[in-house]
Amino acid sequence: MDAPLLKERERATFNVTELIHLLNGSEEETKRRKELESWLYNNPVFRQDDRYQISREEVYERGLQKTRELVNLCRRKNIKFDSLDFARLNISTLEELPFFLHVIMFIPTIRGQGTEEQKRKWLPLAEDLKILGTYAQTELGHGTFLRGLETKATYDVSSREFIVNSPTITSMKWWPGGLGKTCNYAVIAAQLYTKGKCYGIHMFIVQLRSLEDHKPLPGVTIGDIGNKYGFHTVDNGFLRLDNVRIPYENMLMRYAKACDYIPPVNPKINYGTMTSIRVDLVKDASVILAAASTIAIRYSAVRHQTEIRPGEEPPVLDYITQQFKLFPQIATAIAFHFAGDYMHRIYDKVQSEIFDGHLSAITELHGISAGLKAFTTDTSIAGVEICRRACGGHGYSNASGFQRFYENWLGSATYEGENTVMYLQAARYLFKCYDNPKEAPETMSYLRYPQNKMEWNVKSADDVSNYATLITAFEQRALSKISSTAKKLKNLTHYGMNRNDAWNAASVDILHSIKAHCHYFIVKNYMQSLNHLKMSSPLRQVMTAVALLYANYGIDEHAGDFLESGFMNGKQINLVRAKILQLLKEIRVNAVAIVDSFDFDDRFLRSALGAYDGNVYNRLFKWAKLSPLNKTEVHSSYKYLRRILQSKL
Ligand SMILES: CCCCCCCC(=O)SCCNC(=O)CCNC(=O)[C@H](O)C(C)(C)COP(=O)(O)OP(=O)(O)OC[C@H]1O[C@@H](n2cnc3c(N)ncnc32)[C@H](O)[C@@H]1OP(=O)(O)O
Ligand SMILES: Cc1cc2nc3c(=O)[nH]c(=O)nc-3n(C[C@H](O)[C@H](O)[C@H](O)COP(=O)(O)OP(=O)(O)OC[C@H]3O[C@@H](n4cnc5c(N)ncnc54)[C@H](O)[C@@H]3O)c2cc1C
Repeated sequence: MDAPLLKERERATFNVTELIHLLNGSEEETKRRKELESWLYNNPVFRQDDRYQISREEVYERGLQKTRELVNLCRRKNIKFDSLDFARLNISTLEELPFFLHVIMFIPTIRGQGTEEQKRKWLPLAEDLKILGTYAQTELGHGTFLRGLETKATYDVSSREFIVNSPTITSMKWWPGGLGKTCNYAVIAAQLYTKGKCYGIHMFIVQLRSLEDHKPLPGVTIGDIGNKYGFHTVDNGFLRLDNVRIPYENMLMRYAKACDYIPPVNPKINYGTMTSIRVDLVKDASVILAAASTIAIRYSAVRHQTEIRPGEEPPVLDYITQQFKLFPQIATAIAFHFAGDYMHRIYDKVQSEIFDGHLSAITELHGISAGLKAFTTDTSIAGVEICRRACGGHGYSNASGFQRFYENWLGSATYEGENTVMYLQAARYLFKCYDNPKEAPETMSYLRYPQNKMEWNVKSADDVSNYATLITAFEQRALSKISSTAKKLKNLTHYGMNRNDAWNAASVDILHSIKAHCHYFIVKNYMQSLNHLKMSSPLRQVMTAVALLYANYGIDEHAGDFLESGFMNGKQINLVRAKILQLLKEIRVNAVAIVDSFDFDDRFLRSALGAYDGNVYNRLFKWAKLSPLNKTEVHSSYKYLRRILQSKL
């Protein structure tokens, strides 16, 4: 163990194990998570750290090997794909494996949108991996605008079949995970045509490859879309269907019937699978940012550089600027942890209502999940980059472990709903509630009370240590944005602009409004969660400091909004800044212990900078020696070098 980390841990003022159990939910949850991880990490297939020295094909092949090991583990331990244990294993691999779409979207779509009969037929095949499916919705020409998708499923009454067809190049399915080489089935989103009329997007189960030899079936053109920023283990694919016929029974009909068309009570129920992933992404944002913070904080405690006082080379974590970069990332990771818990609670509640046939809450769930998915993924993507940059040159090395998180996580701003679009969808719901405050759900209850111009009664740095005054500050900031934008929308329509054009004209203000609302929700939920949790007073003191940092840092980051709202003045902003510096100092002594409480296994982090023992330099050197270029003292390409060296200029 590197001495500096040992000293850091000895100085901690709280019990790390207590925080580990609190973040896991309980001691039993911690034990179960660690047991699952041990099964995974004791398997050499999951321990490869030559990730960046092999080709894309080898990476994909490794992905299938990991899939095989994961599936065998689940079978041995009787872990079901829809279980919490599988979700834990999913997070612990932190690799997007080629079959993940089968588990997170193909099976849930059948479960959520299939009739009882269809579920009886397809779920056992899918859960036993007799078939492997993906979720093929996005097309070359459309990913966001689902009503614009071009794939057609035309009902042929005479044969009681659907003819599924990609009429144009832009209608080719493009991006679905596992589509290129892995899956032999897909749920296909297609426009349903019956008796010459189009009834919009419905889901159809289509076989793509033979179950005997995995060859594409007649009428199916399929393949991998090529290299991407990340997701290298996943064969995101393309698919063109040339009038492929499927049985009538292959349209998922829990909510709609094709023959003599019966529409779903709410057509957006077909979008339900996407909502479930958006809900998961909020907690994933917390995990990714917590992992990146762990690497950056441990490294910053070990890395000594330059001098504060002559003759003393301190750990870079002693620089206030380093604390100002990193401690808010820890706070954000914990804030998103509680937001993720909230999202799962709401989601489970709405799912049980849906299964009882009540669909009314799906609009609210969409409004909240779309906003938080965008807010937490945007913020955590930026946060990972702040952590990476805070590690200097070694942060730029693949040995740091950052790239593995970053390259996949970058996609979260786009997949499952491009973030701007998701913000605007959430805003649509927010402004509807603003116009009809009585219908506003609990998360928007502050819209029910007209904005009364309040003055923030904050006179000293201590006053910005009060949860209630901080929550009010974020509430007033959001209200100020929302009400001024609502006024703008009203004026635009008053002077003759139609609602859609007015919405587009005001969309930048609308974006600011929904972001302010999300920020308010995160702060409020964070503080209320801490108030409801039992913990020792030493731990509460630490958690309070971190929560206060999250809120005060947010005010400082968006000071203009708080001033513009008229709720705060310049002097109070300076009090907030003084509070931040005080909190950085208070948190410094526990920084390493707090990230230890995220409890990441070294084999998860795969980081020479963030390993628990802090033995950075030996790990970096050991990793560098793995480089293929170092297989020989003189590289075979020396023949070119020799010519360069001998050539006359
Ligand atoms: C770990 C992860 C690995 C990576 C996996 C990645 C997998 C994928 O990316 S799968 C593909 C994801 N694709 C998307 O998310 C597509 C995003 N686009 C959409 O969802 C839709 O086109 C959307 C919502 C933007 C617009 O839908 P559209 O049908 O045009 O609706 P629109 O006309 O705007 O009306 C919106 C209404 O529908 C409602 N609505 C929209 N979506 C939903 C939903 N999911 N649930 C409930 N209601 C919804 C809105 O609340 C609104 O209701 P109201 O009319 O009462 O205000
Ligand atoms: C890693 C990865 C995995 C994926 N996996 C799958 C999968 O398994 N299955 C699947 O079906 N799809 C998948 N996708 C596709 C993904 O869901 C789409 O890329 C996503 O929905 C965005 O749609 P788009 O690509 O058409 O972007 P576009 O919507 O074309 O976005 C382009 C720009 O236009 C802007 N824009 C678009 N509409 C509006 C609007 N109404 N208002 C304001 N601005 C707008 C956007 O903000 C963005 O800046 C995956 C994508 C990635 C990156």
